[in-house]
Amino acid sequence: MSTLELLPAVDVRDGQAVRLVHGESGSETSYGAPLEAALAWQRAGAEWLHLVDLDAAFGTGDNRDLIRQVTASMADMNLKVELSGGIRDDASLAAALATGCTRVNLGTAALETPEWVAKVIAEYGDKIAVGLDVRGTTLRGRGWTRDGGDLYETLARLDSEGCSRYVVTDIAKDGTLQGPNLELLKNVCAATDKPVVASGGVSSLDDLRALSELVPLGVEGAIVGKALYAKAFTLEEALAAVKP
Ligand SMILES: O=C(O)c1ccccc1N[C@@H]1O[C@H](COP(=O)(O)O)[C@@H](O)[C@H]1O
Repeated sequence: MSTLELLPAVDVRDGQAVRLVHGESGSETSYGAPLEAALAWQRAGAEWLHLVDLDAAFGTGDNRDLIRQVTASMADMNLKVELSGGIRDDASLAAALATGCTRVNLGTAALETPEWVAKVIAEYGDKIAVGLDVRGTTLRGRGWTRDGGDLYETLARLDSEGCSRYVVTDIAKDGTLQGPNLELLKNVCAATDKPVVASGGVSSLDDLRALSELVPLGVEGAIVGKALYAKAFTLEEALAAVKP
């Protein structure tokens, strides 16, 4: 069986690594310099980093220079970066890809500019993942503040356009340490043949073991945020827990 990939998260707001609760602006807990956080995950054995420019996602500015610096440092150490937040047009996509990230994760654009997303999927293939950020089965965009349509209709559309991968976040779970939404992940895996990266709610090594059991269904990886920052377990322990 394949090993569940683990993607420690570094979400950047106002120059700091932060964690939010339910993705709500203003709920930040700060964890210091993003580069230090990324280096800590790299030293602990991470192969991936999920790096988010939250200001760009919320439309409150951006952390582009810092994000570029973190991505370049990680790429130098052969650590793969999935880059998210505010990638919504040709210019922001070109800037994101130029950082040396392994792939980008599009959120709002998949809901608001589907023609552009179909075009870049066709052009860039598996450099593009789509983030399906949901409350129930309703997608949310613009910093998770606006409804953006039905999860399964959008998934079918993106599948038909050749989208290579989905990052599925249950907003109700994100930042809460309440455990991942395994039912949602199973339902999404049943609706697509493409790999799924799970996001939201991981709180324990048992949660990671439960996600590992979904690997045969199509769950390829899991983003881990709050649990690592809150020291519920170490990344070394997490990597050991998901080994088949
Ligand atoms: O990760 C978060 O906590 C988060 C909270 C609120 C909004 C977005 C968040 N993260 C990620 O941002 C991108 C979406 O950005 P955009 O809509 O493309 O600008 C997506 O990966 C979200 O999961």
